Amino acid sequence: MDLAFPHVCLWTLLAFVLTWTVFYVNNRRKKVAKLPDAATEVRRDGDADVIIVGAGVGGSALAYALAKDGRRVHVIERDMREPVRMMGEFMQPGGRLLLSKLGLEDCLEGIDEQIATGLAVYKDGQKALVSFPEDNDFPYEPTGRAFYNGRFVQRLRQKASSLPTVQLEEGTVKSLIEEKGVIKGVTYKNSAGEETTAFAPLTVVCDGCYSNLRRSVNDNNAEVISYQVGYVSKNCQLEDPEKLKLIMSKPSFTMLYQISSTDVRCVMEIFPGNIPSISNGEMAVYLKNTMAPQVPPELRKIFLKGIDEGAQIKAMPTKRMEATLSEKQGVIVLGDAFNMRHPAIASGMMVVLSDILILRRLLQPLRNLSDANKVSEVIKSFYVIRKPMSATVNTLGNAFSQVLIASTDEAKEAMRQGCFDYLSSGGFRTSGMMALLGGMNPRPLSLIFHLCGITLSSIGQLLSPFPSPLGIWHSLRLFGAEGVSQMLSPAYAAAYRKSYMTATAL
Ligand SMILES: Cc1cc2nc3c(=O)[nH]c(=O)nc-3n(C[C@H](O)[C@H](O)[C@H](O)COP(=O)(O)OP(=O)(O)OC[C@H]3O[C@@H](n4cnc5c(N)ncnc54)[C@H](O)[C@@H]3O)c2cc1C
Repeated sequence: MDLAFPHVCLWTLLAFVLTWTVFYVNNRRKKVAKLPDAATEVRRDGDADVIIVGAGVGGSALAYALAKDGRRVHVIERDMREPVRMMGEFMQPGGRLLLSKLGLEDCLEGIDEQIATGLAVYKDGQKALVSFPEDNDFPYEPTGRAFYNGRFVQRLRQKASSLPTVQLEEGTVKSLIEEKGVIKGVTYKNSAGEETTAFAPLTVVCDGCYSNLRRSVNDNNAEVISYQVGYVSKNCQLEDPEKLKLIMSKPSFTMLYQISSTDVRCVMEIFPGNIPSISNGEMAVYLKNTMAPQVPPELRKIFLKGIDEGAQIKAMPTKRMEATLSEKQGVIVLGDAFNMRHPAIASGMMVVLSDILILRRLLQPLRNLSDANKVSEVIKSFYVIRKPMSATVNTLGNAFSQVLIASTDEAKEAMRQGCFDYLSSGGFRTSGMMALLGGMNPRPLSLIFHLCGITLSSIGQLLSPFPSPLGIWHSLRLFGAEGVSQMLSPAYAAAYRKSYMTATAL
């Protein structure tokens, strides 16, 4: 009797363990058997895993990254010819690091790209040379590259289409195909002019700053802030070509930089309502009579060369648009179609590359993309993780462009001078600001620190050589609506998340 009870217990326990083990092993077998089925189900029908609309900077880089992870990617681009445009001509050091993380650094080679080590900043006869800092925390060469955007885009397209799982097709996407809130694919006109369709579990809209498609996914609106007016002066070389020339002119900034060994881009900001006509020649007259005298004498000859030789003058709208998350499933919007900031800090390409890196990492654990709920979870995480980097860059773009605008207001003008003094003061101020501008340290806290530093430097301006009542009043304004709080508006400064570093780690 005494021995019977432990025996019963022991046998019951053994029976339980045996039953559970058989059940568990059986279940696992079923699951393992199911996985390849699900994977082959997506691949059987010949559809791609991802459709990408637009093979610009973002679309091509994303196609390469996803195909490297074994996805089948169908890219539809409306014009396969080399783009001729006045945007995306400078890659910050931070952007070069991201390109290398994506395995695309060679796309910036062999295109007559120009090395840029920093800026030459000019204001009212003063000049400061500032460089991207050597920084142990930045694991890449601290230099940028200037180039013809079209050459870079063609290299990205070639690199993406060199992978066997990328189908790069010429065609214009007309609309997204939607069923019960889920995007299933696109309708497009192919190169033969036929209306056709393509289907995939995930569609990425990457059709640039003039995007038509984003409106069917997001309800955010782009705001035109100003226009960038520019042209190329051919067959000339700037003095000290490794420094981009930033002139604090009126009404806003002017830039000159070497975009090939023989060509110099001249570009300046002009505001709506004050734009001379390009077609009737008023613009050329304005550039010669109003802008050229503000260009330092050592750069003026090159500035005038393009105008005198009849270079094509172009005007591009400068847009700002906040990123918003779509309610729809099976789709994600990226690049300029998703988020835009002022191009004064030349960082749009860096932001889209950072977004691609994050998205790719988050998608990697998903064996296939047909589970719309799982993909939606990834997109939500992507939206959160990208914030620190994008918010820092967007806010910096907003702040820097505000500071560069000339004004008759004493407080605003002090801010402009304060920015010049801060940038040119040397030491941690210069290196900190240049690390921010170069995308080498895209941290919100660092941004706030340096914006406060610029404000204090501006207040120093207003209160010297001795504090006057007007100077004190303007100083108080710099702490309020005119100064750091305005520069930080819209208030993005999200707490810096470790997850960003994890997502973009090598
Ligand atoms: C004036 C200006 C200067 C700038 N300078 C810089 C700079 O120096 N450095 C920097 O980093 N950023 C700069 N930017 C920002 C940068 O150019 C963009 O952030 C970047 O090009 C965005 O890449 P994207 O892939 O979203 O768009 P894009 O590179 O514009 O690509 C969009 C692609 O989609 C295609 N497309 C459009 N509609 C369709 C359709 N319906 N069907 C199929 N294909 C379609 C287009 O043909 C194009 O190839 C600048 C922006 C402006 C406005």
